[in-house]
Amino acid sequence: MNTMIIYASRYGCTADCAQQLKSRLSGSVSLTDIDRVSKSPADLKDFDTIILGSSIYIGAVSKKMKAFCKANESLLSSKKIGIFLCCGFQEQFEEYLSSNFPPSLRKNAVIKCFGGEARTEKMKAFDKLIMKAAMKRRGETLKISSENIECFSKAIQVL
Ligand SMILES: Cc1cc2nc3c(=O)[nH]c(=O)nc-3n(C[C@H](O)[C@H](O)[C@H](O)COP(=O)(O)O)c2cc1C
Repeated sequence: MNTMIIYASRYGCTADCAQQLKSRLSGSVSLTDIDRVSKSPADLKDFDTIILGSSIYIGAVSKKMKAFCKANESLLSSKKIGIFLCCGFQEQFEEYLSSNFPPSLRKNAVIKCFGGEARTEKMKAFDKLIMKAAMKRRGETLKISSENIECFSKAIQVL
């Protein structure tokens, strides 16, 4: 299996999940920040499996991730696809998926929510304010689900 994991992360939670996922996958696995991903779809041709991971901010994945999916939709649809999200409100996971990824990518993909983390010590003031208010309302801390990462890694390897 020749896999590329492309992730979008603001404060490092999704990046850490991508790293954890990489360590659970066999074969050759490349890990790329969406900010550094090649604009050329030619580079994607070398991979049989492509995994897209992003955190959610105000209901949306990173703009770059959305643009990347749009620009490469037909090529990506011809690959084995995995999609994972890091977010705080997992009950809205299905909604986040359908509003951020086209049906052609979701159709045969392995899809999971990996949970999330509130890394407030790293956040810009505005983000910290929103996060703290949301966490207060929610009344419980966010955490990454190693179980879901494990489950995803098994499913993607038999896709
Ligand atoms: C300003 C802000 C807005 C957020 N908006 C959402 C949201 O709409 N839905 C959600 O489920 N989580 C939301 N989150 C939680 C993040 O998705 C979560 O903390 C995630 O783990 C961040 O991952 P990252 O560090 O890789 O960016 C928000 C967090 C912040 C700070």
